[in-house]
Amino acid sequence: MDKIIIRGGKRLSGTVPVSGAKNSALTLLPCALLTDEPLTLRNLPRLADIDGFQHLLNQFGISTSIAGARPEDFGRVMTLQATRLTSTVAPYDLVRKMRASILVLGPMLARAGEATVSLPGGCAIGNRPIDLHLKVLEALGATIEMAAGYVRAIAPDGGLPGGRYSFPVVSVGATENALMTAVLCKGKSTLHNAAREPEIVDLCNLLVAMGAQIEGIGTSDITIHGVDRLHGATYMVMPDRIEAGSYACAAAITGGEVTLTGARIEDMEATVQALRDAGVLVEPRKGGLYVAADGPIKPVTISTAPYPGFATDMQAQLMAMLCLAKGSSVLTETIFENRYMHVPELNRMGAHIETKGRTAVVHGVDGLTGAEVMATDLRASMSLVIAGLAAQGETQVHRLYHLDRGYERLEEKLSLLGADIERVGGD
Ligand SMILES: CC(=O)N[C@H]1[C@@H](OP(=O)(O)OP(=O)(O)OC[C@H]2O[C@@H](n3ccc(=O)[nH]c3=O)[C@H](O)[C@@H]2O)O[C@H](CO)[C@@H](O)[C@@H]1O
Ligand SMILES: C=C(OP(=O)(O)O)C(=O)O
Repeated sequence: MDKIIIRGGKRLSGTVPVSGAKNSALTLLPCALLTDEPLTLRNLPRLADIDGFQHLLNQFGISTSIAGARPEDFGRVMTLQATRLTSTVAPYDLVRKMRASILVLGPMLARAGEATVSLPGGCAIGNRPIDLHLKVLEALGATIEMAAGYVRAIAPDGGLPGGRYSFPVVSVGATENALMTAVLCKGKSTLHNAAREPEIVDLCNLLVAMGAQIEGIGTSDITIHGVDRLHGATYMVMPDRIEAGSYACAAAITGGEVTLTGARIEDMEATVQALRDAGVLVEPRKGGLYVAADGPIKPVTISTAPYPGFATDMQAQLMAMLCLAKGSSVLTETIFENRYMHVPELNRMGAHIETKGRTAVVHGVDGLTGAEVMATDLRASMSLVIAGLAAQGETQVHRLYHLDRGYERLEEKLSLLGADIERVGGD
C-alpha cells in the first residue's frame, strides 16, 4: 500500500489552485438522473469519490464522457446523459465504498417513480444514519420499505405530490435528497431548518439552471414548486472551501504564506475568522485568498456547527495547526460523535491534546517530531499531513485511500509550495 513521506520543516510559500469541491460535485452528479438531456459539469476534481460516483451512475445506464482534460490540467469536464434508466438499484458494493451514494435515492425516485439503495451503514467518524433522508421523502409522498439491508422508495401512481418537512436537526445530505426530489413533484414543497451550506446553494443553482423553481436559496426555509420536466445544463462546480482551508492551515503551521487561487472568502467566513483569531493573516486577493503566518499562532476556542458555523470538515486540520499555538485551545465537535481519531496520532508526533467526550483541549507545544502515523478518515489524514509539514524529521502517513477521496493531487500541490513530500509504494 502506498504511503506519503514528508520531511518537515520547510516553509510553504507560493500559489496553489483550489480544486472543484468534492462535496458539491457529489450532489451535482446525481442531478443527471433528473433529465434525459445532457448535463455537463465543469471543474470536477480528480478524486476517487468522483470516479466511484461515475461508476455508480453508469450502473443505472447513464452515459458519461470526459472531454478535453489533459492529465496535467486541474479540473475535468464530464458530460452525463440519462436518456433511459436501465436499473434503479444502487448495490451494496458501490454504496459501501462511498456514503454519498445515498444521494441517488431522491432523484432516482423523482425520475423513475422508484429507487432501491443499499443502506450505507456507519463509518469511522460516526453512525451517520439516513432516517432524515427517508422521513423527508415520506413527507413528499413516497412510501419507504426496508428489506435485506436495502431501502426502497416508491412514488404513488400519478407521481409524488410534494409536501412540507421540518428537519429536527440540520442535515446536508437529507436536504440535498429532498431538493432533488421536490423539483419534479406535482405540487409545492417546503423545507424548514434546511441546511444552508454553500454546496446546497451550488445544488440549487444547478437545479434552477435545469429549469427548477426554488425560492429561499441559501436560507433554512426553502420552497420548491415542482415542474413537469427538467432540461440539460452546463455548470461549473464551486471551489472546495475545505481544501482551501486545509492549505491555509498548512501554510500557517509552517510560518509560510500562500495564495489560494479560486478560493471564495464568502464561502468560508467561519474558517477565515478562526484563522484570524489564531493570528493568521487572511486577505481576499483578486481571484483568490492570500494567507500568511503573522507571528506566533494564538490559541482559539471553537465549536463545530452547521453552516454558517465552523465546519466539522475543518476541525482536524485546524487542530493540527493549533498543536503549535502559544497556549491552550478548546475545540468542541458537535456534528459527529467520533471525529477525534487523529488525536492519538497527533500525540504520537509530540502534540499534547486531551479529549473528554466532544471536547478536545489542545495544549500548544514548542515543536512536533516526525513519526509513522495511520490515517483513519479523510480530514484526519490531512491533519497528519499538516502536522508532518511542521514536524522535525520524517513523517510517514499510511492508509492513503482516505486522502485520495478528497484531496486532488495533494503531493503535487504541496510540492508546488515547496514542501518535501513524496508518495511511495509501501508494504
Ligand atoms: C458528501 C458530503 O457532502 N458530506 C458532508 C455532509 O455529510 P452528510 O450529509 O452525511 O452529513 P449530515 O449533514 O447529514 O449530518 C449531520 C448530522 O446529522 C446526523 N444525521 C444525518 C442524516 C440523517 O438522516 N440522520 C442523522 O441523524 C448525522 O449523523 C450528523 O450527526 O455534511 C457533513 C456535515 O457538514 C460533512 O461532514 C460531510 O463532509
Ligand atoms: C466526511 C466527509 O465526507 P463524506 O461525507 O463523503 O464521508 C468529508 O468530506 O470530510
